[in-house]
Amino acid sequence: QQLSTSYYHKSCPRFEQIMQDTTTNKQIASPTTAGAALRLFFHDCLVEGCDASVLISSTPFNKAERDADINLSLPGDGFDVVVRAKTALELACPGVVSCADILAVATRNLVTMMGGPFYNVKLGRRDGRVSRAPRAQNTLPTPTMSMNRIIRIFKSIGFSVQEMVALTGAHTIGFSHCSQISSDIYNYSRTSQFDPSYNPRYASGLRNACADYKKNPSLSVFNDIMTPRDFDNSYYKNLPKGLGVLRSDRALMMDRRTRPFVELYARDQKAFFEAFARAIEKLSLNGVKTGRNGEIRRRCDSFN
Ligand code: HEM
Ligand SMILES: [Ca+2]
Ligand SMILES: [Ca+2]
Repeated sequence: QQLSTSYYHKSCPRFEQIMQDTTTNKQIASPTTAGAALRLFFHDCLVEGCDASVLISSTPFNKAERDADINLSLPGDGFDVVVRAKTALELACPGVVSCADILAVATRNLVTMMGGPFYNVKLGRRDGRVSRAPRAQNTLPTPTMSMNRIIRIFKSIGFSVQEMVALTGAHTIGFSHCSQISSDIYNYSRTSQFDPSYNPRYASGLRNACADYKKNPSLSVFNDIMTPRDFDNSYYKNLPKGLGVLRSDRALMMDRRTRPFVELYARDQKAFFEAFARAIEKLSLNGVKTGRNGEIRRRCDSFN
């Protein structure tokens, strides 16, 4: 069985419409949904493939991916938009649409809604039957990893350096928690309060914004200080100015393997959109399960 864009045409003719309505309504009610869903999708596809393994809740017998430390910051809005779509789809066509397809299409709709490129999402993914916290913890990239390690993670699922740089343009929207950058902005070294790869004024702005983060762990800052809600190429324009929020963002500008692509996407938004669309379309096919390798979950947060 192969994936196709018309997979639900007969079995669930209202699929596209229900997805469009659900994502639009959710994004209008909660504007942080787009970033939340996009990161959730990335974290799903990197671990066990795009199979909704990240949506599973833990049980007394299994600590699931979503309870891995690295996933605790995934905002509820990303999960919620999937649950809403699943509820509507189960009424319209019970037992037909997978949670993995719902997350893939919700992400695409939201990227497009924020002004990003449209791309095709092939359908027919089945939901996975494995979700283990240690696998998420050991697989996903973190901002303090060396560029070598980050490149290796993407290479292991078939992505080039250029594709990795394009995908990370996702940081043109959304937030990072202060805890992700505290070691870069407070008491960075004996000689510098903050990481010198920051623009100094930006660093002091971040220090102010995060001042209370120990008492208030939910404090966050924009990933793209210039256009935090628009899916555009301003993320790449920020990097040469020292306006990258995460250490891994600023590292894209420091490393000679990644810098040329940062510069390309900074000057050419069309090139970024084309590369992002191709890369996320490819990501959306990573490790997909078909036939008896998966199931159509009744609820997205538990195995059948
Ligand atoms: C290159 C390696 C990457 C690293 C080290 C990384 C790390 C992070 C971290 C630490 C955050 C902040 C999370 C928080 O504090 O809540 C974040 C946010 C985000 N990441 Fe990445 N990321 C990477 C690549 C990607 C890719 C490839 C995508 C999607 C295609 C992506 C999508 C996002 C989005 C949308 C947010 C904002 C989430 C929100 O607003 O809730 N990231 N990333
Ligand atoms: Ca997965
Ligand atoms: Ca932006």
